[in-house]
Amino acid sequence: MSAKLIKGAEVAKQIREELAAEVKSIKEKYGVEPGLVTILVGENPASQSYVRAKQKAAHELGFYSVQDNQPADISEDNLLALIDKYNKDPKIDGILVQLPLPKHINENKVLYAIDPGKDVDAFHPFNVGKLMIGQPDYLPCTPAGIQELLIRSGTETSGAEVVVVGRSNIVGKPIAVMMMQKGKGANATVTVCHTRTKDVQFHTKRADILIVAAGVTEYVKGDWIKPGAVVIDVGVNEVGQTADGKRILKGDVAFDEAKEVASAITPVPGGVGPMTITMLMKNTVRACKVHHKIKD
Ligand SMILES: Nc1nc(=O)c2c([nH]1)NC[C@@H]1CN(c3ccc(C(=O)N[C@@H](CCC(=O)O)C(=O)O)cc3)C=[N+]21
Ligand SMILES: [Mg+2]
Repeated sequence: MSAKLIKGAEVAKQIREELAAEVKSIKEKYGVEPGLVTILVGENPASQSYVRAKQKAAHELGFYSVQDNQPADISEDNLLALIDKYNKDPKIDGILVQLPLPKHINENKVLYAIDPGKDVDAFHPFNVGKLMIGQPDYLPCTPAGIQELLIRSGTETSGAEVVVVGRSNIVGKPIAVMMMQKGKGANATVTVCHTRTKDVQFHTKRADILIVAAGVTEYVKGDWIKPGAVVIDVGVNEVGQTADGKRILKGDVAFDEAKEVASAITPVPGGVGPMTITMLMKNTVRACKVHHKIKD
């Protein structure tokens, strides 16, 4: 058996086409465009490459977009002042501060400083809290991308056993909350595994839907997966570079084994990653509509 590929890159392209049409019509009717600033501190090559991809997507959709690069030694106060500037800038609807930040900067302080209405990552405690009670204004991008892939691939989530491997604030915790809520692409029974889980395989083998955000290359093996399960691989591990300097990526799931057991699986690259960026664009369009009181 060989699993169906859930091609995030293709779904992402389709959603971006829908968004581009929406942006065009907002421009024509209201004379405004979604504005996104991505703030990058320092010169981490992986971060530079992600931010470049976000800027490219924003350009293609017709956004007003700003790339703000700051030196690695920027003071916390100056970074907070910069965020305040964008909080007050009426052309900016969404603010993204690329993580991780240098050690001398308190990440929480920075995330708390972003106006929750411009928090298109949905990392501010206000938005995290609203997600928890099932009243989100913005969904966090990677979990939103995962849920969209489950919906668009026709995966039944209602009553499904969902097992999440990983408990980060960016992926594991929010996707667990989203899958247990009432509503479309949700209503699941959720188990969360992490580094202290006694028997991870016991849990993964029970999963109808297995979501892996462990941060460990090829952590989940084929025989950890229930035959017919749907596997969502959130890992983006750089394992080397090609001769021309391109990153070689592997997921958190041993793909070649897993595809023989699962009924459907996301590839890495070309799975969850492109969806993450697309959901960021979707949140920014939504922010623009809220800021300009535009109804759907
Ligand atoms: N404030 C903030 N928000 C984020 O959303 C955020 C962040 N910080 N820091 C880092 C992580 C990571 N992340 C990814 C986005 C896209 C791909 C992606 O598009 N991956 C492509 C491959 C990209 C490549 O070739 O390098 C793929 O999987 O096909 C991956 C990872 C967003 N993050
Ligand atoms: Mg605007």
